[in-house]
Amino acid sequence: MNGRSFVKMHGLGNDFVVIDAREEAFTPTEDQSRLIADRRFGIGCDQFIIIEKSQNPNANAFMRIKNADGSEVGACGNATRCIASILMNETGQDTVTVETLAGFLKVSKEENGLITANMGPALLDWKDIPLSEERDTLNTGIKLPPLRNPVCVNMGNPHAVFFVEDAEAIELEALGPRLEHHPLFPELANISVASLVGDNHIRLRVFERGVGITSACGSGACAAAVAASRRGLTDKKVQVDLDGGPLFIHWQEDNTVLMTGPVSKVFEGHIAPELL
Ligand SMILES: N[C@H](CCC[C@H](N)C(=O)O)C(=O)O
Repeated sequence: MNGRSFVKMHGLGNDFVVIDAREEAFTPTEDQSRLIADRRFGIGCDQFIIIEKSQNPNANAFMRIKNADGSEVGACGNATRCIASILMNETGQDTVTVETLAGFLKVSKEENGLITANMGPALLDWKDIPLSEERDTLNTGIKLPPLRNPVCVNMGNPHAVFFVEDAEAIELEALGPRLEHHPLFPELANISVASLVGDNHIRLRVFERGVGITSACGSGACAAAVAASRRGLTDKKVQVDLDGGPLFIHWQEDNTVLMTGPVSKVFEGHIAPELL
């Protein structure tokens, strides 16, 4: 039976179709990625993840990340934990390195079974977000009422974090698409609304670039924790409550960001050759 096997996984409900292309190469087109991600005509996922051989001996594998709209991106925190768990099970190692377009991510298994990924450095300069003009990324100055003046952070992908009184009260479905395509974001952006719910504890909702609202966004949680600390709202260790559950973030002194959270495997399947 040709076609390809896949694994369906998620991190706090941010879900993935994962295929292993290390032995038999496969680089999906944008159209193929969109079809696989389609929840009616395909399998359905937020991101389509392809595991490939890394050219670097220091990495266990390369992780290619395709959003539901077919766009290829540099970072996906929840998928990083999922792929790392596959590699840990294969190798018996408790620490592995996942290569992405944005860099090499070291990932470790905790005693409690949660997975911690070092998502790399938080990039804070306007040119690294990137923004289309020079702005103070701590108060970027974008206004789309009731949202205003986000903190922008790049975690291997661009994020704009708006702090609000009550994140649940924001019409993110309506505001997300407009802000995702704001002219200040030449590479578009992931749009988050965050509110402080306790000491070093924030609530976060994310409209993901190339997807829409997801149950969780790992790189978004990293960006929001960095943003909250930059704004003086929290320390550098932050619990981030997403729709699907909590992630635990630590913005380290070396400017890299640790993200700790769960991994779930749901089922295995076979993609019909007509979809490939
Ligand atoms: N939509 C994101 C990629 C996936 C991020 C998210 N699923 C995560 O866990 O970090 C982007 O276009 O930058």
